Amino acid sequence: MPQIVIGRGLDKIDGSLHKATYAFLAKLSANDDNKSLHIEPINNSADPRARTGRVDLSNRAVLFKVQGSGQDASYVFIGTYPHDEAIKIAQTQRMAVNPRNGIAELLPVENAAPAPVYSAPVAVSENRTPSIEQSLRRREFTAEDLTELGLDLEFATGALDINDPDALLEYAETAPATWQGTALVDIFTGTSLADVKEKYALDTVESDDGTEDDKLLRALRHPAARMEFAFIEDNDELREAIERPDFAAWRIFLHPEQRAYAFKDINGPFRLTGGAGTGKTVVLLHRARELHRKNPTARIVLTTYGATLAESLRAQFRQLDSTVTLAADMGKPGVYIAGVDAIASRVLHKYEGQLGGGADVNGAVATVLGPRTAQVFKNQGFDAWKQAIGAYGADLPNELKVDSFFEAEYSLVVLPNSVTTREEYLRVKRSGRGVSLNRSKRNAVWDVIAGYRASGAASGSTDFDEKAAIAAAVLRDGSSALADHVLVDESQDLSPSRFQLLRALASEGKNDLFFAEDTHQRIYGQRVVLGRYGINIVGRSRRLTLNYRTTEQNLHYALGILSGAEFTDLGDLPETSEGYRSARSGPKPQQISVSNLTEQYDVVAKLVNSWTAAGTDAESIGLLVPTKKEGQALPRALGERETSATFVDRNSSGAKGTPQVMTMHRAKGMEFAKVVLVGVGENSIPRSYVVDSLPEGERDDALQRERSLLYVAATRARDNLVVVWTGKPSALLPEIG
Ligand SMILES: Nc1ncnc2c1ncn2[C@@H]1O[C@H](COP(=O)(O)OP(=O)(O)OP(=O)(O)O)[C@@H](O)[C@H]1O
Repeated sequence: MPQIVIGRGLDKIDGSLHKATYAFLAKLSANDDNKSLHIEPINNSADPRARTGRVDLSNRAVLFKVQGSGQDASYVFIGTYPHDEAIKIAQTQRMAVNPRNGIAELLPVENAAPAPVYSAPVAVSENRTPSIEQSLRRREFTAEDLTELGLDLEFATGALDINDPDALLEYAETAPATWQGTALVDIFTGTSLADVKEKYALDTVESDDGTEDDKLLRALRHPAARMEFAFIEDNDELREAIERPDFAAWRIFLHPEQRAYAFKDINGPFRLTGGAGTGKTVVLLHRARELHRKNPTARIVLTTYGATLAESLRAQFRQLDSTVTLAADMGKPGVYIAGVDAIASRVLHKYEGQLGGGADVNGAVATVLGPRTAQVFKNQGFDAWKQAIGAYGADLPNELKVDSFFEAEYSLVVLPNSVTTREEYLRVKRSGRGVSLNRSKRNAVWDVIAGYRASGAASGSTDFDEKAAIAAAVLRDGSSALADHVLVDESQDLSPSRFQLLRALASEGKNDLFFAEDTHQRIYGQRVVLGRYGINIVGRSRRLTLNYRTTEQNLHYALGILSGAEFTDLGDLPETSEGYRSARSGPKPQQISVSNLTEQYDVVAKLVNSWTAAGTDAESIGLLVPTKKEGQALPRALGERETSATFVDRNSSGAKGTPQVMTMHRAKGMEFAKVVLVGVGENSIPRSYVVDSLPEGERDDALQRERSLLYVAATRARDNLVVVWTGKPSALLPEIG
């Protein structure tokens, strides 16, 4: 059967032609001899492969027919146009194989002029100082540097003197091929030529075998070509691609780096980092599908922090491929999607009879918590630490009488080291803890921990971290793992016990653990170093840097929030935001200072109304606030201004057709066309009541989480970002230049 390859002109097809275009291509993929398609070659076309076909009475599809040896033809579809325009386009475009790197490109005919004479490949100089304030020529790049990679000579030459980043982005959009545009942005924003070569697989040596069409077919499969040419597998995929072009992009056009991490085999645990919006989740989704395709009997777990994010992963996975049946349970073949805490609960229920506890001093419960009842399913109350401090904390110094100090100590030191006695606690290494404790303080801290555990045992309950630790222990005790591949999103927010659970879930080996994380987005829990908990990722860690979500302007602003702070990743190495870039340009973020709440609500109502009046879908507007209280107040205040909005939280998913109000925490992993950060004044964020209540040694980390929270919130916007505050602005906000 003929193969359909979709090019990138999809979003230019008039919506009224979607159905007819789909019908045409579906027919073509069934049988290209079908006379009703009226496939015709074009007189005077620059490329003899050019064809048009009849979509309806007045519109034609533009195609390139590529006839590989010994197989059915492939058709590269590049759009549907009114009859005359279609003919003109078919006459003036050609498919070509880039002579430098073997990437398939669709070029305008002007470029059919003799190919530029390339200099012999030269060694790439690494010691240029990238300063994105300067043009490439000022940074001593030459056209040859760029053509040596395979960029078109004219395009490369035109780029050399641009020094304004916005102008460069605009220019990059005129690139003869998608990969050339993004590679130019990479170089302009400081990526070395050698790294660009690697990212786009530009060093691939092409074999010269076969006909010109055979070579073109291979070139269409080059990872960089697949940023704009997608091989369509079935009619469902075809329909989605044609009828929902924007929505389909992440599913069919992957960046070569995304493709590499989604598809390659990896020996052992791997960590993919990358700024907000660089497509980490997209990679995980593709990787899960690919692992399933390679081996339908494989047991694949796709997980993340929290139930809401897991629900969204499930929905996105269905969008990617509705034909994959999700596994009904862990341990069964297929893709199982759930939050980490749900996984812990599931493991505990599955192995209920083997948890030990009671008289069994060797069981998982006793290993983690010491001798106690095996009842573990109920959840500890939210104020359990407060109560334990009140009841057993008489000897504690005041600065340690804080529940979040205990949560951290318990999560980072006590549980992952299976500390069950005072003696063990007095000896245990407290690596990475901000507060140092002498012997008498350790004794006082242990009094509280023992009291906390006693109250859990009395009520038959555990907290979520304890559940994860017990689940990890029971899996380690058992003989077989429950999964072959475990893929984890938002890893930066997981605690050591949860990492231990995930380690124990997967059998060690090829493609066992894959963590996606962004240290800059850690808003829960503590800094974790994976190596301390049995997960060795040394040498298996890579970073994505191209932001697909937002504009360069919003990204620049969001990165300003991070500037000046130092971050450390899960491998205990400094995390940088260097090289993060977007290939899209848009309006500058707006900062609005008002003097009181009434004015703040007026401003937000006005913004929302102006956007919806201009045609923005109300649901794609996100109004993000620092606290739940402010989130509940905002829809009421907007209602008084005849503007509807709904507050979304764990208990309510929000009404359809209105802007979504939510806390910045809740907004993690989400995105909106337009975002207003509401109430970002100096007294609102950082939330001083959170930071100041902590012992001195833990405040820096808490402040870091507040900074990250603001970064998470600011990176939710696709197009417009507005920040509003009353009084003075938050000290974490950057200046707008
Ligand atoms: N190859 C692609 N083509 C088009 N769109 C893409 C591509 N990859 C990612 N996107 C889009 O970019 C946005 C961000 O992707 P994704 O959510 O995977 O990023 P992320 O790195 O997980 O972000 P965050 O850390 O903020 O949650 C989404 O709208 C996604 O559809």
